[in-house]
Amino acid sequence: MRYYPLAIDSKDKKILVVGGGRAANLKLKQLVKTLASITVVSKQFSNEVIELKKVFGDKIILESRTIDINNINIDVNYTIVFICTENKELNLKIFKYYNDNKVMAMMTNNKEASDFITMATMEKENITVSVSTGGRSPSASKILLNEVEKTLNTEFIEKINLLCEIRELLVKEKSYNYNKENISDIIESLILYSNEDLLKKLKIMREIKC
Ligand SMILES: C[C@@]1(CC(=O)O)c2cc3[nH]c(cc4nc(cc5[nH]c(cc(n2)[C@H]1CCC(=O)O)[C@@](C)(CC(=O)O)[C@@H]5CCC(=O)O)C(CC(=O)O)=C4CCC(=O)O)c(CCC(=O)O)c3CC(=O)O
Ligand SMILES: NC(=O)C1=CN([C@@H]2O[C@H](COP(=O)(O)OP(=O)(O)OC[C@H]3O[C@@H](n4cnc5c(N)ncnc54)[C@H](O)[C@@H]3O)[C@@H](O)[C@H]2O)C=CC1
Repeated sequence: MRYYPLAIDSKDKKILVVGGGRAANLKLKQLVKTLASITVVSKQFSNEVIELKKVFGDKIILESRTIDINNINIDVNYTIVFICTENKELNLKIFKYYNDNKVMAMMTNNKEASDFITMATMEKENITVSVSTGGRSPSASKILLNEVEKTLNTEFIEKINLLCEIRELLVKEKSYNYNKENISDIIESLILYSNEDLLKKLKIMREIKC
């Protein structure tokens, strides 16, 4: 597995996108769903990016400027950076600049030299599903994600969320002798229960605090 999936906590994070065209818009459409504040530095911004700024207001800062390939000079205070200009040479210069400053970055036109790639992702009621083809076909990832999404009906999502709540109670309760094998056995044994029964169980657990 060349690409190791992680879930970055976006709370209180600053993320930079360089470039304001099609690739930048694709990344921004996912980034606006996070808790991070996002800065976009670009010579020009597409209508889609301007529209996102209108909808998301202060969450997105648009910084209009042309980056000089010989003097990158952008703030380094970001957790991750998406480099999305069409200029491969400029992208590499910006990438090296951030790597020299110990910031992880990716270039939308150079997966081979990037620190990470992104995955096709959906979130439905706190459940996140991400799919990757290891960089081989983003469109195939989208198709596979759509197929997975079809299996995630409301009832199943509700069941998963109920199991999350039950686990939270089990872990929190001090009198319960926490043991990870126990917890997974309990959760696995509950998967066949109806949502109605799980809800009843949860109510009883809350009443007697497990
Ligand atoms: C390697 C990777 C690096 C990265 O960007 O992270 C990458 C690279 C490239 N994408 C290109 C094109 C397109 N990318 C999309 C869409 C998405 N691209 C995403 C991820 C990734 N794209 C990573 C691998 C993912 C994996 O492993 O499967 C998604 C899944 C996630 C996201 O962006 O958030 C997002 C789905 C959005 C959604 O769900 O809606 C579409 C479709 C569209 O526009 O709708 C097209 C046009 C159709 C096509 O080419 O398939 C090109 C050629 C550009 C050119 O020259 O034209 C490159 C460059 C190259 O291949 O080297
Ligand atoms: N990874 C992905 O999902 C995708 C990757 N791509 C790739 O990403 C690259 C960019 O593609 P597009 O977004 O379609 O191009 P684009 O031409 O729509 O956007 C490029 C952006 O970079 C900005 N820019 C260029 N030079 C600049 C500089 N010196 N300083 C500041 N801003 C500058 C432009 O103003 C423009 O906003 C291409 O190489 C393309 O193949 C494209 C679409 C999806």
